[in-house]
Amino acid sequence: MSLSMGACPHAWQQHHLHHRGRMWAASPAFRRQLFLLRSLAPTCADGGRASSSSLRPHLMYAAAGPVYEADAEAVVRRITPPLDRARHKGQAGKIAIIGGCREYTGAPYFAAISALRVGADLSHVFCTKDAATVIKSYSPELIVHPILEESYSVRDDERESVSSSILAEVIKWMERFDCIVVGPGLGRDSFLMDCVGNIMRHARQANIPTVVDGDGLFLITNNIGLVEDNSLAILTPNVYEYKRLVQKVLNCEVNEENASEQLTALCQKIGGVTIMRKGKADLISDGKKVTQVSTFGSPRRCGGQGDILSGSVAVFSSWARHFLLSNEQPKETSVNPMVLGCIAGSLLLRKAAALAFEKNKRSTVTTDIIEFLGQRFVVSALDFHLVWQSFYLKISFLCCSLEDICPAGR
Ligand SMILES: NC(=O)C1=CN([C@@H]2O[C@H](COP(=O)(O)OP(=O)(O)OC[C@H]3O[C@@H](n4cnc5c(N)ncnc54)[C@H](O)[C@@H]3O)[C@@H](O)[C@H]2O)[C@@H](O)CC1
Ligand SMILES: Nc1ncnc2c1ncn2[C@@H]1O[C@H](COP(=O)(O)OP(=O)(O)OP(=O)(O)O)[C@@H](O)[C@H]1O
Ligand SMILES: [Mg+2]
Repeated sequence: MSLSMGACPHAWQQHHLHHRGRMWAASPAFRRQLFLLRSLAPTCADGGRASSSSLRPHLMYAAAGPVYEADAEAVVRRITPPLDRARHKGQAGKIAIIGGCREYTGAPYFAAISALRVGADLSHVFCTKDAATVIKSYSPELIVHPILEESYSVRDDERESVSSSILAEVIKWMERFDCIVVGPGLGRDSFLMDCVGNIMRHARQANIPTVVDGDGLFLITNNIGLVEDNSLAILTPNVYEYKRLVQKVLNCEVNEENASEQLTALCQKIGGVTIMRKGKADLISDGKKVTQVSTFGSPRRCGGQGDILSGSVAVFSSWARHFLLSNEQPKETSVNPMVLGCIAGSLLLRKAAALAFEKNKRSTVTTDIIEFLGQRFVVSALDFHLVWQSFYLKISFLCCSLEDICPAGR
């Protein structure tokens, strides 16, 4: 999926899309879709009253401030692009994971393969040399770049040149990506952190949306300038990562009684970023709205589920961005594609985890959940209806066939 018009080699196609987009933007159907999307994420300023909608059935004040349950299934349906035969490779998304070191090879793999399983066309991993062969051996689907270095493999006098060549190598690829995910399995080596900081600065200059997770959050917590005022940044902290972020940025402890206000304050203090605070319910905010996804997933808390989430959020936020950009939403709209991406990713992971748990119970591991990522729509009410219909037709057909072969009475 090419988000920047200028970067696309098929100008005629872009023109056509642009034209179609304008017609679509003017259509009542699009306006209705936009209204529905907007109504999924009410602003805190008006407490959501101005845009109340039947799509937001659960309003809660439990966390001192309005938190709305997102209609996440509706978000997934609207932002997911159709499987169009006219599309070519790359248009459904090109994602890169910056992570993977000696200790952690699972996390970048989980994030990268999840991006593919959700529906992206290409998934890259930029990792250390030690991790690359291992990650490649997990899956031939991934494009693995063994370019990062840790302190132990770089002499002091080489640091500067190695750092520049790492950046140059990533820059060669950067413009192609619709979103990068920084942090799954990255480790906390100081030289590596410096290099990844440079990569993040470049991604920002190039307007590439960036999901920051795992050790990427450790990096930005100590260098908040890396994401400050970046509306294309999404932070996905778990309970400990959130605690560290609150302590560093707000200079206080996590306050559960005031959860939504504290999350809003954190987003505002960092400036324009979107934060998804993971937990029993995932709380999502961009400093203006607080939405939650609390669909029940699984009681298993095996490591790696956050990695599935970061890869999925990268794809969904790219799709949401593309949906809103190509449909030329009016300037005054308050829909934030980064928030929509978080809502969709959270629902997907939770539904897949629920299905995996149903099958594997306590032995459920992250790989089991990934297997179910493609089956998410089966569980939605609409598709359940379709599945039931086709099941009913198949049963009827089978009964007829059996009767032909074995007529009653023989
Ligand atoms: N298979 C893999 O390769 C995996 C690698 N992972 C990577 O591992 C790296 C570290 O992430 P983690 O989430 O494990 O981070 P941490 O190493 O900070 O946390 C590990 C665990 O230690 C405990 N802990 C951490 N801080 C604590 C505190 N302040 N008080 C009490 N207990 C505390 C918690 O149980 C936590 O889940 C990241 O790069 C991450 O992406 C994880 O994603 C899990 C899967
Ligand atoms: N107590 C809980 N109940 C239900 N779901 C939860 C709970 N805690 C976390 N989750 C869900 O699990 C997913 C991963 O969150 P988690 O806190 O495990 O991330 P993480 O620690 O970063 O994972 P990883 O091991 O991949 O680093 C999120 O979608 C989150 O909503
Ligand atoms: Mg994590």
